[in-house]
Formats: sequence, C-alpha cells, structure tokens
Amino acid sequence: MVFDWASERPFWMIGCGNMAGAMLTRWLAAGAPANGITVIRPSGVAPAAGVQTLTALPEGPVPRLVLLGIKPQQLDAVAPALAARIGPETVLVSILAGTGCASLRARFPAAGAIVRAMPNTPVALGRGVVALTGDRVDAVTALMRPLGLVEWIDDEEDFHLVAALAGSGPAFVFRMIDALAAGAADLGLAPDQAARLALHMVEGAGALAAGAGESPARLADRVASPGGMTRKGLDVLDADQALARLMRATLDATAARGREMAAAFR
Ligand SMILES: NC(=O)c1ccc[n+]([C@@H]2O[C@H](COP(=O)([O-])OP(=O)(O)OC[C@H]3O[C@@H](n4cnc5c(N)ncnc54)[C@H](O)[C@@H]3O)[C@@H](O)[C@H]2O)c1
Ligand code: PRO
Repeated sequence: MVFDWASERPFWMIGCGNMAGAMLTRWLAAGAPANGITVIRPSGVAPAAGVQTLTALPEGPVPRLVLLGIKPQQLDAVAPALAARIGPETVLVSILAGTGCASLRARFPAAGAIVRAMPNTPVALGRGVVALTGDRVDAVTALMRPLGLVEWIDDEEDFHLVAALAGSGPAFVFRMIDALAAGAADLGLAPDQAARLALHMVEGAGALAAGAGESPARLADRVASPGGMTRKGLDVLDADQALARLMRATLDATAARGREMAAAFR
C-alpha cells in the first residue's frame, strides 16, 4: 500500500524539531506534496519551502492525520486545544518517547486511532527505523515506509527497549565512531585523519552487514585473518564479554529511563 497524500489530509505536524523535521525531510524527498502538510510550531518558521506553517491550530476540517512531534514534557500544554479539534476520522501518531497509548488515549479520547511511532534520525536519508505500536493502521505503515525499516511491535511494554535500540541507537553508534577515532588519535594518528577513517569505515561496515546475508559474527570472522592482527582486537572486546555487557548496560539504562518517563507522564 502506498500512502495517499491526496486523501489523507489535513495532515498536521505538531512540533517539527530534530526528529519530526528528519521525517518531514524524507517525506518531501520521497515525493510528498509540501502543500499536503501543515506544521504547527511556536516559531512559525517553515521547516521547508511550501509547507504551510502556523503558530496555532488552523481553522477548518478535522485532521485525518496528526503527527505529535513535541517532547513528552510539552504534551499537557498542547493536548487540551488539540483534543478539541480531533475526531473519529483522525489518526493520531505520536513519536513521544515514554508516553504510552493509554496516556495518549486519556488526552485524546475522540481520536479514531492512536499509534505510537519510534523513529530514528537516519530516517532523513530513508535509511532509518520506525517501530510502531498501538492501533494497526495500514496507512501509517505506508506513511512510514519511505523512511526505512518499519516494524510493528505487538507488546507495548517492549517499546522501551525498542526505543533504546532503534531510537537512541544512532547516538551510541556516533559515540563509537568518536571513540574509535579518539583511540586512534591517542595512539598517534592525526585526529582529523582518524575521524575520517573511523567514519568511512563504520559507513562501509554497516552497508556491508546490511547487504551480506551473513551474520555480523561471521563477517567479523572473515575480517580476522587466521594468525593475523584483528583477532587480538576482538579478544579485547570479547574478554569477559566486555562489549556485550557494555551494550546491555547501555540499553538497560536507556530503556529504564523510558519506563521512568512513562510513569511520570501518565
Ligand atoms: N531526537 C530523536 O532522535 C528522537 C527519536 C525518536 C523519538 N523522539 C521523540 O521526538 C520528540 C521530539 O524530540 P526532538 O529530539 O525532535 O526534540 P526537539 O526539541 O528538537 O523538538 C521538539 C519541538 O517541539 C516544538 N514545540 C514546543 N512546544 C510546542 C508547542 N506548544 N506546539 C508545537 N510545537 C512545540 C519545539 O519548538 C521543538 O522544535 C520527543 O518526544 C522524543 O521523545 C526523538
Ligand atoms: N531520542 C529520544 C530521547 O532521547 C527518544 C529516543 C531517541 O528521549
């Protein structure tokens, strides 16, 4: 199913910061008509040419689609006025981390459907991940498809971990790129050269892993020539499961904050 921009309007985007802005960038690049989207944001500055941008909700028909792109802390400032404009024909899609479907339903009781989405910033290139949970709406799957991999998550409780892995994950990879570059610079390479090498190495390795049809573990073994040097590095990462434990603890702390937010923004 292809998303029907002509009939799924009005389409309101409430807030258009880093994340919603990345989604908008990709939708437009993938052919969405700019005049099919209305952005409501405090600055009133259009995030892209041709996108109607307002500082308050527009008059006129009930929206077919609303994308909530604000921070969870801003929800209660936005919800009452928005809820009054939403009807059974409205599909509400929220990208708010740690804000459950029940919390959204309590604030938007008239919405026809409520979907939580967890995108990540690489969606700007059409190479992101968008996890979805809540009411299964085919049009939302179709809307998200140009952004990258779309996955429905059956159990909303898993969404905290999904958010940690897919939503926050790019930040962890960016840290690793920096750490690789910093390590090489510390050991003697010119910092700018180390940064370039680290970045392109990660880009190529990710692309190779995505297209290889083999597990990352097998690909790692292919790099580690028998009796060669890579194995010595893998031994450092694998000793006492150092990297695996670090990744687990990273995801655990991230997901725990999602649960904490869910409790705070009930
Ligand atoms: N940044 C990410 O990688 C990422 C990934 C997944 C989900 N999210 C979620 O996306 C949401 C936004 O995060 P972000 O990183 O883009 O933050 P952000 O601060 O860049 O964006 C929030 C935007 O909301 C706008 N805003 C504030 N009050 C508003 C109001 N009353 N009406 C309309 N707009 C208003 C702000 O001007 C700002 O542009 C959060 O709920 C977050 O959990 C972010
Ligand atoms: N960015 C949001 C946060 O840090 C949600 C996942 C990615 O809360």
